[in-house]
Amino acid sequence: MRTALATPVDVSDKAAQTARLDIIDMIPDLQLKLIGEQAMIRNMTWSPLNLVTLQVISRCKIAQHVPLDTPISYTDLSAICSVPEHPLKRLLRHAMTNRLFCEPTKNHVAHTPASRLLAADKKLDSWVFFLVEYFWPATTRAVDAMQKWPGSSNPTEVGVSLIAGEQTTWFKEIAKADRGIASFRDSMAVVSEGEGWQDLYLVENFPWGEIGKGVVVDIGGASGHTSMAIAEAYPDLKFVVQDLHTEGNDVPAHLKERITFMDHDMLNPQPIKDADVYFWRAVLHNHPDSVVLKSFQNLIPALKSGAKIIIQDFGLTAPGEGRLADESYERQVILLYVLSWIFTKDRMMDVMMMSLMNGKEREREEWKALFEEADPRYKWGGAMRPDGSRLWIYTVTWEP
Ligand SMILES: C[S@@+](CC[C@H](N)C(=O)[O-])C[C@H]1O[C@@H](n2cnc3c(N)ncnc32)[C@H](O)[C@@H]1O
Repeated sequence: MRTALATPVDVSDKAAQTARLDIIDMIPDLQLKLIGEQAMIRNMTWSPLNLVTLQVISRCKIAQHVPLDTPISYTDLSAICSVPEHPLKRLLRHAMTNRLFCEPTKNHVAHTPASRLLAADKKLDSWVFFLVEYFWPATTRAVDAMQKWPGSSNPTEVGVSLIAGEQTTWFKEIAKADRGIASFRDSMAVVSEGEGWQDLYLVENFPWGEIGKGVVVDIGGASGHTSMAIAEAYPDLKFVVQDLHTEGNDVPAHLKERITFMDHDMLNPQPIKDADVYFWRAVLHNHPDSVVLKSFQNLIPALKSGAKIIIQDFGLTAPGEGRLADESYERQVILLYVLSWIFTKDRMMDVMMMSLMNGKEREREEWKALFEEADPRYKWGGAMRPDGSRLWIYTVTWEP
């Protein structure tokens, strides 16, 4: 078994990749079979303890303080990280059960590949920071918020506001984070580097070449990584990357002429008129229907006939339609972690969106219905999910 695990899987081999995904899908069933229902539920309730250890590792920069190639004693590490030795030892020994750090000789800590990644990858470090310091506390108040504001789709009626003690939004709170908005952008980039999220799915699955010398507007584009990927492949296109806060963004020198940034709230009218394409990538699932509708309507005065609107986002897998592992991933991003883990996995994203901002993952038909409701001149062009992609690509044409 360990030999098999040590053998890399060639993900370009379709049969090997299918087998890999099927095994991932079956692991929860295997676990359940071996430990039983009661232990499975207890394990779920203990899962926040993983975040306790990740939080101390993140906050005290423990991964960065363990030397990359040699072990360090708990005594020395305690002095460098300012964590008392005894709790440090207990916390790290728990982290080791998750394969973060190891103890090659008694009372000495060394890196594993996973902890070394935390030390070396600044973006992953930012991701862990936002998840343990902002996301996790907000989710602990998510059900309280649902009970206080039943059925709300107001982005301020969420656990984030209960924690802040005032009506606020997730995006306002993270903009104030002590590591700054650039760090949030870094953490978002980690998602885009993840399996099934890569920019290439959008680069390769829209006829960008047919636009010629056109303009593309990337709404909620964060660091602009998607525009940069398309720009590399299509040298005739120019891009405007819009987001709530774009200060501090940078692009490689050879793309500077073609990619510009602009602060823009999509709840205001779109200032870039007559672009060829406007796209939202993994933005609208953060928002309730009322905000999505307003964003579609705010685009209309800027649209020229034939303009394309692209949404790259989830399309919820119906229960039983696909692998439970994929569905679980989508569904966790709304609210009921526990049930979502049991029944589904697309559902992860759905629960996350619900918890943080009353956003939601949508079924394919719901995206179409939102365009129809926004304005009948939006003509639905269909939905496709590239092989291997977690996100669907929805295309609409403006036909006044
Ligand atoms: C999940 S991130 C996705 C970022 C990027 N498109 C990507 O694929 O990595 C959502 C982005 O939407 C931005 N955003 C949220 N509300 C917005 C609004 N009202 N107007 C413009 N951008 C917004 C956020 O600041 C954030 O950068």
